[in-house]
Amino acid sequence: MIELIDLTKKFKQNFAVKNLNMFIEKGEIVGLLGPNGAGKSTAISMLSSLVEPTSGDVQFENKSILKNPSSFRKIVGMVPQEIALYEDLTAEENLQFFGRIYQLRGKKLSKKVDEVLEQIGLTDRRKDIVKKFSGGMKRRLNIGVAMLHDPEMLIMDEPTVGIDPQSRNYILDTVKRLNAERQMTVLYTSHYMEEVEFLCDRIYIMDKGNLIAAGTKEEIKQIISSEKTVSIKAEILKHDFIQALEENPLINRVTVGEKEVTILVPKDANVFSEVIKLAETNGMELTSVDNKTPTLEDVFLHLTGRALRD
Ligand SMILES: Nc1ncnc2c1ncn2[C@@H]1O[C@H](COP(=O)(O)OP(=O)(O)OP(=O)(O)O)[C@@H](O)[C@H]1O
Repeated sequence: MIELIDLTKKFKQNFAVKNLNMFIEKGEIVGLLGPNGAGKSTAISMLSSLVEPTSGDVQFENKSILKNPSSFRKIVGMVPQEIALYEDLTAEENLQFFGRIYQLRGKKLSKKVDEVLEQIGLTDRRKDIVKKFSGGMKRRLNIGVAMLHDPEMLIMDEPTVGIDPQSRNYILDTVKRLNAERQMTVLYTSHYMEEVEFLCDRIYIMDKGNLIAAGTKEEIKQIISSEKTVSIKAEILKHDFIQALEENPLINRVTVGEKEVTILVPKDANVFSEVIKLAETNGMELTSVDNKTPTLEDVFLHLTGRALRD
């Protein structure tokens, strides 16, 4: 088991991470969710001994790894946010190059390269130079590099940022498959709550350096069990209608989208007739009014008053 104990990083006067406590059990997919600047990258950089903590500890099997990270490094594959590949080499050559850094040679190296190419779905593109790859293919190869030394655990720093939906799904499915077939432990950081919701057994939510929620999906959603989310849809949302919602004492929070307003209300409040009345008063035609199952986004909104992706 890996444990982060009161892990803290201060840059001058600012806490990038403050008293972070987390644990990751073998075989789990754990999500670290938070908006840009929450402290996710700093946290995982401390976990993988790339950044020295200001205070606190990281323990692997109950032993601190801060002073002697080598045993932990052997079992961990780090997938950085930035693509770290040689653009002028082919996919295969990149894997061969990084494999040699891990002391792989000869038949062992070519077998591993074949296996990794298969796992990331790039076997048929192995001879193509990386410069010609799409963003999603580069990200997949980046993941492949982290898997060359057969790690037991992958630490992935926002691995789907800026790629097409198809590649994104491929990466998510690959993570699920590695976990199911090889019991790979995964720490997955993201600011996309749908990804974390889809992938993870347990979730930690960070904001501004602080841990603001932790638990299973169900436990985290319990945080807002006293409230429910109602989605109101209309082709045209009138400003006066939104203002009336915001001023309504029954409604705790109003979030405005393009053709949808989401409101948080006490669980037992019956707001349907109220919403329809407000729409009529403001001359607005509604497409639908529905109760929604709360998402992690709703939890984040409830805890911070802000959307996860501003
Ligand atoms: N080397 C550094 N020097 C000074 N401040 C830093 C440094 N690295 C990070 N920070 C600050 O620490 C805070 C947390 O940054 P961090 O990159 O860990 O967040 P994040 O959640 O990973 O967000 P992102 O997705 O944007 O990388 C930010 O306010 C950032 O500006």
